[in-house]
Amino acid sequence: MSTTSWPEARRIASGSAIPLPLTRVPLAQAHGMVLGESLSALVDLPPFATSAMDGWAVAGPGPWKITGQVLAGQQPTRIGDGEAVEIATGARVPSGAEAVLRRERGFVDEHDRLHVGDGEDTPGPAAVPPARQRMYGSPPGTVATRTPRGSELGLPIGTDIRPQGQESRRGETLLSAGTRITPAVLGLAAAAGYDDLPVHERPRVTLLVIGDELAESGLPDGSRVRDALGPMFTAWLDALGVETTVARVADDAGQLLAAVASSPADLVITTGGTARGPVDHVHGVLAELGAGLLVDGVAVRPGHPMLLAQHGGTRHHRRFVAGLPGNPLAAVAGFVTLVRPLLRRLSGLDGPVGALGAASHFLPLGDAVRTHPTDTRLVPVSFADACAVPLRFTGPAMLRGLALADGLAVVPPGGGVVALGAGQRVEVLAV
Ligand SMILES: Nc1nc2c(c(=O)[nH]1)N[C@H]1C(S)=C(S)[C@@H](COP(=O)(O)OP(=O)(O)OC[C@H]3O[C@@H](n4cnc5c(N)ncnc54)[C@H](O)[C@@H]3O)O[C@H]1N2
Ligand code: MOO
Repeated sequence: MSTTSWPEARRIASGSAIPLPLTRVPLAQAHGMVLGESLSALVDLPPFATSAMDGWAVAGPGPWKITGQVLAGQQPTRIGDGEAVEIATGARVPSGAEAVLRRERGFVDEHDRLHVGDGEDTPGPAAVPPARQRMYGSPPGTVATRTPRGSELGLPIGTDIRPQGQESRRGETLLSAGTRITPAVLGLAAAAGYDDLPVHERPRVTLLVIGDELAESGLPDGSRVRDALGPMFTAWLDALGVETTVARVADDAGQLLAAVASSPADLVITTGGTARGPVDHVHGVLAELGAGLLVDGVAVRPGHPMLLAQHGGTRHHRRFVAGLPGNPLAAVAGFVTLVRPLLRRLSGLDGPVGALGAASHFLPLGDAVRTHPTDTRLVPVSFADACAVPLRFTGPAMLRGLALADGLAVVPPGGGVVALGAGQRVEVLAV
């Protein structure tokens, strides 16, 4: 199989996956998953008119007689013209009330009567600045500009009341299918009345870290190096909302074969062993499993030995193996090129095609970058002054530059051109 261009490899990874089936999970388990159906409000938001401020709910023109108190969570009773109740932020506004006078804009006289003002200066009509009246908008169907009646000195109707349905009407679509469930989405879903959510199943990944030379803890010694990829990809996969199992595998074909064959995961990721060295077993094991190679080598630097294969599974539930090269930055190149686009599609994310891997930015380069004649380069960059500035320490075996990076700049093959100049716009992949 011949080497695949980098853009094509990214497309193949995304295009080969089918979104996982739908299920329902409680809110507490949904973080990082992806909505399988659009989310509509189960109630009006807010579900009833609430006070936006601590103060008094008032009816009719003032001064007002204070008849009681309503706190958040309580059911108020109706008030009539000339009456007021003390009210807390978020409490249900009693029927009959037309506005809320916030505490700092009113005072109660010695006869328990409520007035606009601070009790010292004569209050003016500017007590409620007109700008406030426009801040929240009105719910559909209400008349925003009734003649102000609820005032003794300019307290317009609706002041500091959050009308029922101001944010959303019941049944209104809040979020579309394919949206990632962030903490904010969980909060909105709870506010809108949900206990569980329709989601795509969470992709399951087995991460197989291959290499006899790898130590899991302690200082690297004369012949062993620390496993950098296990900790890095475990965290990264977690951030992608994936359920990950990690296993260490020796440079042994039998062990690798058993580990891949026994994995129940949607995607097995291997690190190392992709080249043609004496103990590089990934290709041999995939051949023995009868796996179909979708990508076998990509025209990208670093990371060109990366591969993607399909094995087992069914027509509706495909299973994949992504082989990432052992050199750490090359493994990251494989992750952003093959693994992330594949997982996004499996998860049910409905991103634009330009964001196959994750949200990408397009930025001008802050400095010239050398091109490769035939291969795409992925270059760690930091963002400064709205430019992507290439970093140092970005050899295939290094992570020092990447650890400072805001993204990976995609530098297309140069052909006859040896460098991309400062100011040229490039795609930058999130890292
Ligand atoms: N004759 C050739 N040799 C190599 C070629 C080539 O085209 N011809 N390609 C080179 C490139 S490019 C890469 S990348 C590597 C890919 O090698 P493998 O995927 O087989 O990886 P290993 O040989 O197992 O390891 C390479 C390197 O990476 C270190 N490594 C591996 N796993 C980890 C880990 N979890 N944490 C930290 N470091 C890791 C490993 O110790 C090696 O130093 O092949 C080149 N060779
Ligand atoms: O994939 Mo290798 O050098 O390109 O690290």
